[in-house]
Amino acid sequence: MDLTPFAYIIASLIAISYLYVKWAQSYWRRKHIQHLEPAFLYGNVKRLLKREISLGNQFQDIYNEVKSRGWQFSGYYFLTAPSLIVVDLELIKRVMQTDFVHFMNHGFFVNEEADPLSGHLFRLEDDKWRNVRVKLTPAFTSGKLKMMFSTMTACTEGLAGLLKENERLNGVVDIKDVLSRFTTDVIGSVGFGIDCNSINDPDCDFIVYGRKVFDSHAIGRRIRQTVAVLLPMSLLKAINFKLTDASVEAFFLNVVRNTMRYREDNNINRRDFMQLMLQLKNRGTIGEDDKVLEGKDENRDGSWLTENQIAAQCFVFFFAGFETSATTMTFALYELAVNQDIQEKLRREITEVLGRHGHQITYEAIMEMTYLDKIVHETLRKHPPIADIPRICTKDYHIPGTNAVIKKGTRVDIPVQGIHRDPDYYPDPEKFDPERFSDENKSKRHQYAFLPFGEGPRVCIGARFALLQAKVGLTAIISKFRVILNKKTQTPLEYETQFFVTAPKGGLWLNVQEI
Ligand code: HEM
Repeated sequence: MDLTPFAYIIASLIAISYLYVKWAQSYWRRKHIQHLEPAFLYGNVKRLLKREISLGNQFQDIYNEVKSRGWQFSGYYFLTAPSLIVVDLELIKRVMQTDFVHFMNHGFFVNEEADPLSGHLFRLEDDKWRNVRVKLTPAFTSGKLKMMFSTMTACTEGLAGLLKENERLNGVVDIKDVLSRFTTDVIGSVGFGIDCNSINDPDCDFIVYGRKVFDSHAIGRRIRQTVAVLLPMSLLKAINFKLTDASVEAFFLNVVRNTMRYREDNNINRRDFMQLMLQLKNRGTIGEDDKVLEGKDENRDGSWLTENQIAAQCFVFFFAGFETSATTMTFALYELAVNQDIQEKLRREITEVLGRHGHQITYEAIMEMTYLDKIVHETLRKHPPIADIPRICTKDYHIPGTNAVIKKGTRVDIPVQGIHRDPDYYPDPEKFDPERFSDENKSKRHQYAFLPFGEGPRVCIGARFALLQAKVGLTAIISKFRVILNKKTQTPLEYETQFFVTAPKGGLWLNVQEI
């Protein structure tokens, strides 16, 4: 058989692909915009794509490179996609706050019809996002958090019980695993009104489906995610593409529908998120703090959220909340284990404050713990769970003071970890020093030098909830246990290379001793 025609076709395809990549990766040069030279095909994220370093470390490297050239921003390539990284804090402020209308969206796949759980706040865009954001914001006031506080603290009993049992058995614990179960219980009870009991049952449904959402090893999930990144949104919509795993979708839709139905049929009112979501479904608006248990119809703007839309919001509270918060507490305990003096100082504060509050973890007691507050903030500085925040340029943008115009559709990155580890803002950045967050030191820094929750209209809606949850969990542990680093923990600490949320490589192993 003569193979020559096939050889020609294959050689032509290779040549066309090569030329396409070269052409795509010359975008910034053609636009005369400063940029980093890309590696063929991989662009500037080769080590990330080859899974050699974490997302945060990859963008920290790019940040350092751009800053060392004295640039405020730079073009770079994510594979062949021209993207922009911003390093100047004033320009970051413009992107996130002042000129937000040009950078409103996160740029992730969303298709409410074909994939109902994708229609949540983090993925929604433009007016749809604005409408849902306005409706959900009242669910996160400090009054509402206070209302849910006792449900949250109830979950610490299981946490302390598990650590006690663990000490009796061998004293070594993978703290990330334990804390993921704790945050699952919190979000299960506060969000869905369901007692997951994952602290005692690590194979409960919420843990199983929670793992599925984050499992970066699952081949199906990896293929779906790659397709969602590579294909244009219009094409994905045309083919009714679904990002969410079918079993995850069925589980969350059923949990939300059944819980709502049960509460409505039995006239049950509880002080939790689900109650607020029911108000959105039935009244189109969330009541004032003192009226959350009322069910009367008082639609203000003529729009209600559907059951599917509510399920999607419950889903994002679950997956945006449980991993990021567990990670924060995990890294805080790591730092406390390697800095025993800081741990002792914190324990003294907790003992003293709880002593004034009848030895109960109350909302007011947590608010009085100023050293704990500094520790949580310093943890979020050194180990930001979301190490890079992506935004999409939604309207052509002329960068002030330059000739550069950023075209609609361009990905724009805010390199949070790079900023948080920049010695210009945080001298000796590897050092864990809670005093960086004293009022005096905070006032000396640019507001945008600390971005664990993002900023501006799209700032993390659950930030207050997350801080409260982390403080409650740490108080419950440090008041009763001393934590010491176990030799099973890989040191120096490295980050997992496969996760979107920053996580310690190989787990974080601690010896936990009851005091
Ligand atoms: C330490 C824990 C957490 C961290 C570090 C974190 C971080 C972030 C970041 C960086 C963003 C993007 C902000 C931006 O684009 O400017 C975000 C958005 C979001 N977070 Fe969090 N988050 C945490 C906990 C939570 C919790 C507990 C919830 C829910 C109960 C939550 C729900 C959300 C939602 C719904 C969004 C999308 C907001 C929007 O697009 O309007 N997060 N979060």
